[in-house]
Amino acid sequence: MAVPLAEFCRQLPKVELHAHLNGSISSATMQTLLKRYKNRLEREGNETPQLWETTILKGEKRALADCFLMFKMIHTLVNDEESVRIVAHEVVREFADDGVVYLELRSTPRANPATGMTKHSYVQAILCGIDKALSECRTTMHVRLLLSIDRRQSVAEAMDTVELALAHVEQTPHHTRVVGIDLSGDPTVGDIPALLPVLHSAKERGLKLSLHVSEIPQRNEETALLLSVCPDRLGHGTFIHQEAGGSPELEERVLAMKTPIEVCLTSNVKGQTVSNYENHHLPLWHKRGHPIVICTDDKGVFSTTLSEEYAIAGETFFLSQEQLRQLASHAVEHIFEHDLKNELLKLSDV
Ligand SMILES: CNc1ncnc2c1ncn2[C@@H]1O[C@H](COP(=O)(O)O)[C@@H](O)[C@H]1O
Ligand SMILES: [Zn+2]
Repeated sequence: MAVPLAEFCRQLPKVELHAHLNGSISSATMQTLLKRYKNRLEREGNETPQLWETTILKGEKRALADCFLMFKMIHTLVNDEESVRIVAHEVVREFADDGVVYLELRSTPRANPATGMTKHSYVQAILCGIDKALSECRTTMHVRLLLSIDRRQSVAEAMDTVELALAHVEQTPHHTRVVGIDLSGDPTVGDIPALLPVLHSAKERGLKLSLHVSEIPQRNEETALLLSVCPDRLGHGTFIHQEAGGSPELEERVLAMKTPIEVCLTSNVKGQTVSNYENHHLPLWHKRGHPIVICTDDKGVFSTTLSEEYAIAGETFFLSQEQLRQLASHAVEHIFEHDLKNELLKLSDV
């Protein structure tokens, strides 16, 4: 007898390639942080966030702009090394529990002079949380990290992030966890032409690039500029395909480049850039044989799991369990840690 879809998706060995650390905090961890930091937040004159201010519950939606207010709120709570460590530990543990065998987390290095946290110690705290989670993990799991550039940052800040990533690679040449750079943040702001040289430089110096593109409509020109950097993967790409409001030129260019698209179904529906699951751009690309990778984006903010995202894709687009298994297996081709591909392909072939 066939295994029920939800259970099949949970058991499937999965690869998660698009997960923002502070967007991935579960309600349970959020409760822990709220309890732990309530006193400190009040002392610092910050209001204590309520759970509903950091999570969009099942069945609810918000405007994309509201999601960015939620991140701001979450950042007031995760603002010292200890909280960063807790969050990284819990997030990795939860992905492992969900059957994720390879996880690429991404996060924007943040300093907070009030707590003594520097961008460097922020990254170290993440790495420490990851190590702790992996040492407790009962199954084999691999975790890598991308450092995120927020679109609203200056060229100097963005360059600092690239240097931070490269310094890490230099210090740990044989077991580096930092493998690339992500460009993310509120898609309505930021000076992309100014940031292009920074992205070029990251790529030239050996870092992989995943760039959020066309998350909102009418960004064709900006997306064309970002494609000129030859990114290794694209985040969302919601409005690239001509049938989704992009343009034939852009669509053909992405198809020709074969750049994988990280698709985040629930994120797009809850953030209301896509009206419902049925209207999502996933099948437009899938049908043309273009590589897509199912991801969560922010499993905490959007109350989802990677298994649920696979199940939603299966139900919405009538994909068989075999097709879902193939999607999970093909995702391995697009990980940024080349040396693990064979090992992971064996896992997903069972
Ligand atoms: C919903 N769609 C999205 N579009 C663009 N950027 C997003 C995002 N979701 C998350 N982020 C980016 O990730 C940060 C939170 O994690 P970290 O503090 O970096 O770990 C947000 O502040 C934003 O810059
Ligand atoms: Zn994202």
